[in-house]
Amino acid sequence: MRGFYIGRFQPYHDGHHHMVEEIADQVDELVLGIGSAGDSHSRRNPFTAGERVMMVTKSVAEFDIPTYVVPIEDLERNSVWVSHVQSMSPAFDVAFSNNPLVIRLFEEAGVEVRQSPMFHREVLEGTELRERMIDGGDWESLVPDPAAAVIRECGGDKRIQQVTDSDGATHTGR
Ligand SMILES: Nc1ncnc2c1ncn2[C@@H]1O[C@H](COP(=O)(O)OP(=O)(O)OP(=O)(O)O)[C@@H](O)[C@H]1O
Ligand SMILES: NC(=O)c1ccc[n+]([C@@H]2O[C@H](COP(=O)(O)O)[C@@H](O)[C@H]2O)c1
Repeated sequence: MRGFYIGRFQPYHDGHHHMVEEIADQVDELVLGIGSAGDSHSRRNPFTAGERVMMVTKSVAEFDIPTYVVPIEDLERNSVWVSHVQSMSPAFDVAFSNNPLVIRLFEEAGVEVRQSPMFHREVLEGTELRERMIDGGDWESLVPDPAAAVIRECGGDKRIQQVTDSDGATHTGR
């Protein structure tokens, strides 16, 4: 059985990693969708699809499961989004998500969806991590080591600080 799990992964953090670990127990192969693939260099979406591909690929290498990482751009039309995903991804039998819109769209398209409990959501949330990067706080302890290395390599914390200086007036950061 092949599973599919999509997120923006801005950045990929220990909550995502915990979810992947649980999914790996339920499927033989995994497709990880890099959502909003065209977005980068903003406060909400600082990292490029390629940077996120590296964060995810290097982090999941510790799990013993064949994994395909597929960037997927957003569409204007939610009603055809599942077809768009299916057109870009290896075929899958079950989707994993805790996002209500994603769950609804897959269920309407007849795809089985499995949810999992949120893992330490009080800190393991992309928004919280990005705020810590902007404020110079500790974000490194909340992401897998390989993801932290990718963020350091691309100067991610400096980038998000810099783009926040320029777009902070118009973006709330959520
Ligand atoms: N701590 C967590 N435990 C379990 N699942 C999580 C956790 N954080 C996010 N997820 C799930 O992972 C998927 C991808 O989430 P996403 O990339 O939007 O991360 P996020 O932490 O919610 O980020 P943001 O604050 O940027 O929206 C979603 O289904 C989301 O519900
Ligand atoms: N119409 C669309 O393009 C559409 C619909 C639902 C989800 N998505 C994407 O799927 C991803 C879902 O991941 P999150 O759970 O991280 O929000 C996001 O990148 C989101 O933009 C896109």
